[in-house]
Amino acid sequence: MALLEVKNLKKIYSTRFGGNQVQALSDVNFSVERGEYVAIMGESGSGKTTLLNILAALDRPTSGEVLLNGKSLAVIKEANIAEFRRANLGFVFQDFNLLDTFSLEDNIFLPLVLAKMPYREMQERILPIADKLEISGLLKKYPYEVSGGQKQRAAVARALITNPQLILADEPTGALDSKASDHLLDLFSDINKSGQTILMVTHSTKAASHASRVIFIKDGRVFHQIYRAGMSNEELYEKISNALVVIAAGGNISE
Ligand SMILES: Nc1ncnc2c1ncn2[C@@H]1O[C@H](COP(=O)(O)OP(=O)(O)OP(=O)(O)O)[C@@H](O)[C@H]1O
Repeated sequence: MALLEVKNLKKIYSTRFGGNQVQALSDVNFSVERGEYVAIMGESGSGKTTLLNILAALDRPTSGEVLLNGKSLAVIKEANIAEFRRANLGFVFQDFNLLDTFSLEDNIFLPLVLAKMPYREMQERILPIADKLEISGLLKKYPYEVSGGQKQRAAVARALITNPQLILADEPTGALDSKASDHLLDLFSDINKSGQTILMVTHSTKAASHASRVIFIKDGRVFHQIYRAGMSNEELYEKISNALVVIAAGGNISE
């Protein structure tokens, strides 16, 4: 069974008084196996954020369903959704979403505090993660005292500390300079190699070239997919660039 199954997903936004309707997702189908690293690409307005919000159980589809480990998100009661998210998903956002008045350590502990984990266990969990993400010496600092790259690595630590089934990343390198982006992408690759499943929405060809599969969304549908299949990052980069040119020109891609 795939870790994530997205079936016939459709999302129509309607204005409050039933005026204009926008069909953001028309019929999206794909699945993600455990251990995969999937990048989702698409032009502005193609439905990526809508899709991510539905996968994160932040929004509900108009029709179709999302299954995580075979369990439909639709059956989760509203009152249990925050707990479901905390127990199963890790989030990494473009703008880090760290709390300014909390140290990096307290930011990273936050999901565990909400899950009422004993302090000693939280301490045991943070050590190897902070070490891997090279922020061990920064844990007592506040977000305003560290760089963007360090903030994002703290955000990744916060996502990993709950041992999530799936990491959902929304343009994680969008606010980073190229050196910090490269560092973060290398870390994502390492984390994925150690077994973590990652689904990342990105505009960046460089970021997507680190994934094991790239899914292209166009007009609310899966338009094309590229599997790494042994390609180097450079070869995958080239293939993604070519696909983006064809998609922007409105053409079809045939293998
Ligand atoms: N809350 C909303 N109400 C009405 N229409 C919406 C809403 N959110 C998104 N849309 C519309 O749905 C379509 C898909 O938007 P979405 O934000 O998912 O695209 P995107 O691929 O994430 O774009 P970007 O790359 O610019 O973030 C767009 O036409 C957008 O205008």
